[in-house]
Amino acid sequence: METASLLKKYNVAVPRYTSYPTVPYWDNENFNLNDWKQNVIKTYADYKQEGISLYIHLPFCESLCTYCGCNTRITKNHSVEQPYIDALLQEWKMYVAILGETPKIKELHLGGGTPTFFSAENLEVLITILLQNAELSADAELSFEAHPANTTPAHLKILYALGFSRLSLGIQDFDPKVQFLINRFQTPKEVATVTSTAREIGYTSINYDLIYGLPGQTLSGLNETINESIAMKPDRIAFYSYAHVPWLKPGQRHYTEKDIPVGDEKFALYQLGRNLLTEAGYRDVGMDHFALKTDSLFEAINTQKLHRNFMGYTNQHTHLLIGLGVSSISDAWTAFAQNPKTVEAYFDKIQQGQLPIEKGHLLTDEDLEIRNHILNIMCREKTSYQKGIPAAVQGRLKPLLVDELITVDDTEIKITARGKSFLRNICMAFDEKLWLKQPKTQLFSSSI
Ligand SMILES: C=Cc1c2[nH]c(c1C)Cc1[nH]c(c(CCC(=O)O)c1C)Cc1[nH]c(c(C)c1CCC(=O)O)Cc1[nH]c(c(C)c1C=C)C2
Ligand SMILES: C[C@H]1O[C@@H](n2cnc3c(N)ncnc32)[C@H](O)[C@@H]1O
Ligand code: MET
Ligand code: SF4
Repeated sequence: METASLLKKYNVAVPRYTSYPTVPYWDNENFNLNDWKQNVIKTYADYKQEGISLYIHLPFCESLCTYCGCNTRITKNHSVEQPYIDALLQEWKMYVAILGETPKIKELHLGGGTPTFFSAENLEVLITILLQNAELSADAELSFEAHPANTTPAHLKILYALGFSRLSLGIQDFDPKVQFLINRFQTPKEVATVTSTAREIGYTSINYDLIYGLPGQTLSGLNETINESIAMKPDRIAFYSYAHVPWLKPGQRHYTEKDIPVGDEKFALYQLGRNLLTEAGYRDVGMDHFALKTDSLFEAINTQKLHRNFMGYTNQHTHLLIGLGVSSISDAWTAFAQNPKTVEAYFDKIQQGQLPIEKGHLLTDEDLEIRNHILNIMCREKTSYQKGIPAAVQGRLKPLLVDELITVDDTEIKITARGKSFLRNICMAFDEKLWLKQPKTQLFSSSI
């Protein structure tokens, strides 16, 4: 089949599979706080030697980038920093009490919103107090997301002194026309300055986030954005497909759908980016991510250590991931839990001295098996069934096989080079819950 018709066929609403089951399919009714605590305790005990991962959500941003799909709170009032840090520290204390000891941290990520909205001093207080109730494992990886326009040398220095060695800069696009449409501004010069300062201080891995499919994006504009990005030699580049979900993110109604490249046009942007990145020595790692051969994510492919969680791809797999802060998702391997989505609801629960959990899901044995297949597809480009592929899965794989996105033998499914661009669609073949109950309204962004 021609690329154009493949695109039409596979450009449907599909989850991003940062979890299985995906959030809209969680069985919240059969989930409660006590079960959640028990699952955390058990997974912690079962995998104590590997340590835990921590994700901290810092939701504030000074202005809204209209395309943004993240959980944010827009304000220019920095007095919000202190109470939010207090709440995070109380939440952490509750988890430490549940674990019954100070855990070993293998991975710590500050996401957002904009972590660099907070002053360097406040971030120092947060991390210092948090680490009084934790031990950093010798090979711990500490990372944060940063906005090039407000990341100061003080942020970089203080976080480095606390153990941070990786940062991820949001760029999205350098084209002034696109930046105007998405209300997000930063120049290549600002990015170059933050990058070189970080390198001088000692940061060993710098990631840039770019997006294709943004309103007003053209092939020539994207060509320039990518070339300007590559020139600064980031270790990793996340090249995301723009997720258009205006029913969830009304900010996306600030531009009209006529401005958004879709279908063939969007795929051409993806192919251009992919080619430029590959020519510059970046190798694709799973979905959306590219890394230089010197980066640990690249190494993780060869050593089969690549893993995917709510934060994206990582080589630091722990079975327990605790997410602190508004909207954060925690993963105890056998259960998921999500915090409330507004700062107010989150504060309410913390003030009541309760773990701020709003919903969750306990994984069944079937969920766990499917989750493994989806992780294999996302991270290893293949998966296998010891006792043969179930008939239902075989049926759903057939069209993918005909379109040469996969190869299949008795027990194993492998992704072809062509299939790499359709990983989300391939995962869907394993997603029993989605097939059992097709959504009545659109829940997910389109796959391309
Ligand atoms: C730093 C910002 C984050 C981005 N994604 C996440 C964070 C913390 C984590 C995340 N993304 C989604 C979920 C829901 C769980 C799931 O579906 O498996 C979580 C916890 C999914 C999602 N992400 C985006 C949208 C529109 C959705 C809903 C489902 C879908 O339509 O696909 C947008 C989006 N947010 C981020 C990225 C990179 C991204 C799209 C490329 C950042
Ligand atoms: C954390 C990263 O998530 C990406 N990001 C945020 N919102 C969206 C969206 N709607 N579609 C695609 N990517 C998005 C940006 O690249 C940001 O830097
Ligand atoms: N808020 C930062 C930025 O946009 C970090 C990535 S988006 C969560 O640059
Ligand atoms: S892209 Fe980053 S800075 Fe912009 S609104 Fe989203 S989280 Fe905030």
